[in-house]
Amino acid sequence: MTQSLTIRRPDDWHLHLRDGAMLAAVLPETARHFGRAIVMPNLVPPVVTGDDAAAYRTRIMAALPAGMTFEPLMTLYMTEDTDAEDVRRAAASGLVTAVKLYPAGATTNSASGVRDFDKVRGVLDVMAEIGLPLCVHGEVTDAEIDIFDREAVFIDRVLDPIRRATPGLKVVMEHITTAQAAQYVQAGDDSLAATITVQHLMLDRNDMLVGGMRPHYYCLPILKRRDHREALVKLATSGFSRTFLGTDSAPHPTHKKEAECCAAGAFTAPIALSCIAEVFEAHGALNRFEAFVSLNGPAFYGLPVSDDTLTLTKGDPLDLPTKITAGPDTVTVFDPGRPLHWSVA
Ligand SMILES: NC(=O)N[C@@H](CC(=O)O)C(=O)O
Ligand SMILES: [Zn+2]
Ligand SMILES: [Zn+2]
Repeated sequence: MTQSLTIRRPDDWHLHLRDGAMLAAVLPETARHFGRAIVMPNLVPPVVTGDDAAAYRTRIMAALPAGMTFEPLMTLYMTEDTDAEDVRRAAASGLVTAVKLYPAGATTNSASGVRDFDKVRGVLDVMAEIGLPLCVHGEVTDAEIDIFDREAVFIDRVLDPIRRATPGLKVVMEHITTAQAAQYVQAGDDSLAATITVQHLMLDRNDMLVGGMRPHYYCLPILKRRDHREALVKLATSGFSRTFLGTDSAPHPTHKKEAECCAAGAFTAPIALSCIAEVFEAHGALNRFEAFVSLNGPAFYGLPVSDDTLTLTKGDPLDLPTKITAGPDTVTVFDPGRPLHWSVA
């Protein structure tokens, strides 16, 4: 008997679409399944101003194949020079849904990010006033802090002080990877939420490092120990309402992943929902799958739930896509290393 699951159409609350030929290649992979996505602004150069976001939005809509529906939720990349009034205007017009904070140097294309958090005080105050969420890449960049500790240290040294200094500021802890982050979001009030990726729910650092290094599993924040993954799975499948799917699908050309210095990011968009359904089923939580992928995100962002539905069916192990073509390059699709049984009908 085929099992099937019909849910409201999901959204992706953390997505990299890039630009140009890469945008054209990866956008349909998301739009096929997801109704909306929070689109990350870490292009080169970054999407900093309202005008930048409007132009990027136009390029995204132009790249959307005819017959597909998709709504990009635009974000601004916060720099130390971000103009609070520009943010206010871009939010008031409905153009932007969030502002993204990258500590300078923390991840792919973050060189223009923030070094001195005092310099963005005024912008944070305006965001708290108008209810515009701050999406945070939560890792410190200090060379003396071990890469496996950077998220936990960020919560204590940066995130918690920012939240205390800016009451009411809505914050999304993006792509959380640790038990400390899971604990912190649960202890928070209604102004705090967290996204979780596919790879951090399915893999730990052993999957990346034992028996040889697997560059397609290298992303930031880096995969942690198994007990951290278990804490994330527990949080996601528990029905806790302030956590939701943000795939962080982050395409890089295959040659930049399979390289001496591998780029950070995993391209999960084509199989993200199959992966999440597998995780939820394994933990007896298929009845909470819809909340995680379709309901909790809109509730936090104050947006309507989708009117459309999507059906997944369970069957024999899927033939997984391996690569897609993007201009002169290929992008390698994330392989979770275990069979997947749920496919989007
Ligand atoms: N997650 C990643 O490893 N990479 C992302 C950036 C990010 O989300 O930190 C990218 O843009 O490639
Ligand atoms: Zn990030
Ligand atoms: Zn990301």
